[in-house]
Amino acid sequence: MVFSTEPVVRLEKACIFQGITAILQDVSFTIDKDEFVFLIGRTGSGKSSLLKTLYADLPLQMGEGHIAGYNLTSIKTKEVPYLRRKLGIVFQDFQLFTDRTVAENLYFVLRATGWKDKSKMKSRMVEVLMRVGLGGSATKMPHQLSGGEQQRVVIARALLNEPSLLLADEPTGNLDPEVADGIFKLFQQINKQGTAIMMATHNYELLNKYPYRILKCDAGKLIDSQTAPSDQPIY
Ligand SMILES: Nc1ncnc2c1ncn2[C@@H]1O[C@H](COP(=O)(O)OP(=O)(O)OP(=O)(O)O)[C@@H](O)[C@H]1O
Repeated sequence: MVFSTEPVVRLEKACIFQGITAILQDVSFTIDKDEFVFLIGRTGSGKSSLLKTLYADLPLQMGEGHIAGYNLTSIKTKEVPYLRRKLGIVFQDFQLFTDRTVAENLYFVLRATGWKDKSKMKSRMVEVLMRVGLGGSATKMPHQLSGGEQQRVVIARALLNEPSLLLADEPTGNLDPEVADGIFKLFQQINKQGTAIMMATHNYELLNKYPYRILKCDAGKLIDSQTAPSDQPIY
């Protein structure tokens, strides 16, 4: 068997645009398959724009970008759903269907991503809920769950298709510190099981507590803690 050592993300001299406005310029970095990376920067500095470019919601107009085996400069619209299947995407606001049970929320994604076999769908649904610590919640409606539990369902949904990378935009932003810590530990556990994670956050406590690599959007550039001068703290 051949194991690929190709990074899961590789950007080279990329320019991140919102329309015709360049938000970040000359962005080059890679993320390896087992990495955990924080993405930081002031409000409006470009974190979400960078993440959107990675999941092909914004086009990559300049430079090179490869993610989970797809080339972001040449990806076709019809290929974007396939790219997104290889990425798990987790936002701050939970975006669950509020009128469907947890199980139905997960089945919806399974059906939309091509699953057909009902017994395989059921076991996958149970498996991801167990993984996020919500084995007993399949029949609950989202409003019967706490904020932290709803975020766990969103993470379970992101894991359905065994993504090689999880992109998370402020996933703990709306949660109490204790609940946020539990969610963060879940991300760590998922990372240890072999999924790369890129997490945008404003939570400096997390950065102090967990010394992962940091990418920082700053004045139109992306600074990498791995290559930044050690005498200049990144935050
Ligand atoms: N849909 C859009 N159309 C035009 N400009 C936008 C759009 N979304 C964001 N921008 C602009 O792009 C810049 C970067 O915004 P972005 O949302 O990427 O920042 P951010 O670092 O994620 O901020 P926050 O921490 O507040 O989420 C900002 O100047 C913003 O005004």
